Amino acid sequence: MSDSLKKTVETELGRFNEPYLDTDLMSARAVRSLEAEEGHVKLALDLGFPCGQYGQQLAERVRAMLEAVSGIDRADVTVGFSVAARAVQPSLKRVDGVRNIIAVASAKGGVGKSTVAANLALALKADGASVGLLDADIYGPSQPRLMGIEGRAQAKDGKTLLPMVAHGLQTMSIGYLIDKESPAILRGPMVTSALQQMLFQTAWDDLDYLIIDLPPGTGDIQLTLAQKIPVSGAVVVTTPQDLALIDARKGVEMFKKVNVPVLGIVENMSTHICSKCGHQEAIFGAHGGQTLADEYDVDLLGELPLDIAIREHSDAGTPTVVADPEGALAAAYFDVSRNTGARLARQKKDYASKFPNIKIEST
Ligand SMILES: Nc1ncnc2c1ncn2[C@@H]1O[C@H](COP(=O)(O)OP(=O)(O)OP(=O)(O)O)[C@@H](O)[C@H]1O
Repeated sequence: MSDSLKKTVETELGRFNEPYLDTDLMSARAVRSLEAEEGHVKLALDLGFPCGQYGQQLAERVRAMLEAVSGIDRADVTVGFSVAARAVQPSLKRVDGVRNIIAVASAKGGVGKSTVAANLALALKADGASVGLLDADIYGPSQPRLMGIEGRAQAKDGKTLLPMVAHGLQTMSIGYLIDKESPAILRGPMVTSALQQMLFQTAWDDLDYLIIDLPPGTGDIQLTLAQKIPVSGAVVVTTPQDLALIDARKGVEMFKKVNVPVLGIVENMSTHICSKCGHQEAIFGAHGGQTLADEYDVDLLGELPLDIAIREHSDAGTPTVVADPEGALAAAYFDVSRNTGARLARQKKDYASKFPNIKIEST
């Protein structure tokens, strides 16, 4: 191994900023292995978050960068990822079969939290992760409709629930368990215990991420859930209107209070896209999500337009990431999912948990 060539490669990687991790590849500790001999470099990168097709683009960019350096004739670059379990609130029991729980919250209803949760889960899955989705919106479960699932969840041995699989996601919802009319009669403590049962008694199978679609609001129920669910990070969904932003502040503060790291904010319905002419307009004002993110020193994970196609895809039971995976709207969701995965990858590891799954590499 040529030490000076290896040093040259490391210097170059130290100058290469990876946009999702928001740092250079050396600081991100993204090098899994590096060999450098007589002008030939063999480099394997591990991003720590599901990267899908983006991994191939990144491999290509790094290869081109290295091959432009004098003394390097050929660079073989592979990009893969592994998802490690991240720390949860101290003293909480982890959920079997789940490496990381990400809670998706909003301080008020109707801002598009469930739609974001579904597309976030599907984008992580499409990028190569093993993903589950738990609909914790006990009063108004929307995931069965979004996922296009009808019917009841089955029990395996009289007490363990089998997740219902939709679009490759393992999903569970109160909507699979009781009649549509029943949720409204559940009181606070019953909501918490119903959710804990769904969380702990579902047979989740080796998930990198379990996305939890929390009930909207920042009241007692949400606070209790934030204290009792072993969460590695939270995502707060908001719309740009002032009122929603004031509410969103409460959402961020709630997670801070219970020591759950806020991975960032998703601004939904940022701009309106006209279905006739495609014109894009910031009807609710611009940059609200960024202002909020700056104020709390968290990241803006992405901005999603108000587009009729998103509602139509959801109503048809095939969220946008599945209905039109190559489209511009799906690209916006992939940005959210990669930013979310990358922010989570920067959180403290849980060394007590079992070793991460290393995924097949893309070249
Ligand atoms: N970016 C978007 N563009 C167009 N329609 C959207 C968008 N996001 C969500 N919607 C639509 O807005 C409605 C509300 O979305 P959703 O159910 O996801 O909100 P929510 O915040 O989870 O609501 P709640 O928690 O009160 O059930 C749905 O009809 C959904 O299809």
